[in-house]
Amino acid sequence: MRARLTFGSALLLWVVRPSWLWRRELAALGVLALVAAAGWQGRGWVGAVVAPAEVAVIVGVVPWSRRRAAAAWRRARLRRQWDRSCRFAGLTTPNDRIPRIRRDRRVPAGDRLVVRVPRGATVDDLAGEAERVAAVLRVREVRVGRDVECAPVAHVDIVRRDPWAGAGPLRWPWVEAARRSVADPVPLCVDDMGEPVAVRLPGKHFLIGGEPESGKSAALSLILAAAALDPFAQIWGWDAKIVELGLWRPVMTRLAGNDMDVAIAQQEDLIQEMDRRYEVLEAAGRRELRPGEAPLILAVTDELRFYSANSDSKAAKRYNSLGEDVAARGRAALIAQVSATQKPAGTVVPTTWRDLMALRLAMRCTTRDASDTILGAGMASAGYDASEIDIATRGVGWLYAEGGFPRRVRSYYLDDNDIRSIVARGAALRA
Ligand SMILES: Nc1ncnc2c1ncn2[C@@H]1O[C@H](COP(=O)(O)OP(=O)(O)OP(=O)(O)O)[C@@H](O)[C@H]1O
Repeated sequence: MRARLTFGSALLLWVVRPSWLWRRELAALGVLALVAAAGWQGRGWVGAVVAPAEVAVIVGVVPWSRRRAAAAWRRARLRRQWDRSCRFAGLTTPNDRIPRIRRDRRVPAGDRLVVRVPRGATVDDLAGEAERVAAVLRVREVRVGRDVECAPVAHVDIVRRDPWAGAGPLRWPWVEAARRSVADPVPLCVDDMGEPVAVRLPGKHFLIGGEPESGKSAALSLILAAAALDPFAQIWGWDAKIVELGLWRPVMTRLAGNDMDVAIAQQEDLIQEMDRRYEVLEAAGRRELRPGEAPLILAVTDELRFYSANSDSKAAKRYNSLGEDVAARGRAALIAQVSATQKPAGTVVPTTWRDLMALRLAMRCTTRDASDTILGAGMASAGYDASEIDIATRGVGWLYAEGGFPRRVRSYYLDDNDIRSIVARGAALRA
């Protein structure tokens, strides 16, 4: 049975709503009509045809106006498509409101929107219909996340294409840099909307976990490379396999291998340095060091399990209590811990220590529990599950930065030649 249209609803459906959705195009036509009228007054019919054509050509030829016109047209089209898909998905409220786009941004994989749901609706309603909206929009996926601060606001990703498809390793933006500062955000990866993601190291500790060959060392090497290019940064390393950090040796301040006594002694030295910095702060009546006031110390551990779950349980316990102390007090003393582990179980990374790591990158894991050990309990059930990452896609993981929600990312990649070249530049900066 078809609902009968009243005059008012027909007016709304066939005139008011389409006019509103096409208002920019109608306004542009109105301007052209005015130009045509002016041309007609001056030159008759010839002017009426030529004047608007001249305006259209000028807008199309001048890069600034062409870009603005194209962006306005694209934005208007996106809003029309969104309007249609929300209505088809049944997201209209009884007073004819739909979730409205407040902001939109074009990103390599599609569009990122900030949407406000109308009174009487919830972000959950929109999330529940995301599949239907995606089908009407004819896109790969529509993802909806609720804003942390404001209940009626949703962050919507319209995924039109896979930004990593067919792409080889992603080139690190700082690969050719002569010098950088680790106080600046370090480019680490590209998210699944194709947007670059950078991490801020001072005041943060970073845990990277995942099964063998998932890409942990590759991600770690980006942090090391940033520190190498900063002559003011110190790199203290713990490398149970010795070879993983071997290439970085020329730019490292300290390096411990697979001897537990040496590893523990180096942690103790780090704590001494940390205490010394706190004494300086106390004497100055300050609470924390700012970047540039002292060298940032990057305490990097490749294969944390060897130390934290060592067969010598007494030594492992000592190592863990020192490591946790550095994590707990290092922030204000400009010490950033970055640790990678193959087996991210609770027995390997004590949760009290893990909880002090504000940045976590879960690369492919064998189980949901392993993924939750890195990202935090309940993350896998909320959809952030590193055990579901395709085994063939190296360097992909969930990046969780405290205060936000995990983002699926692919890290940049440095091959051995890139690393050698960066290390040579870093060593020259330190000479
Ligand atoms: N971001 C990336 N882009 C492209 N390829 C990558 C990326 N990360 C890792 N790989 C590929 O995966 C391989 C394994 O990476 P990596 O050595 O970093 O893994 P891992 O997790 O540290 O392994 P293990 O635990 O055995 O040391 C690399 O040799 C490289 O070929």
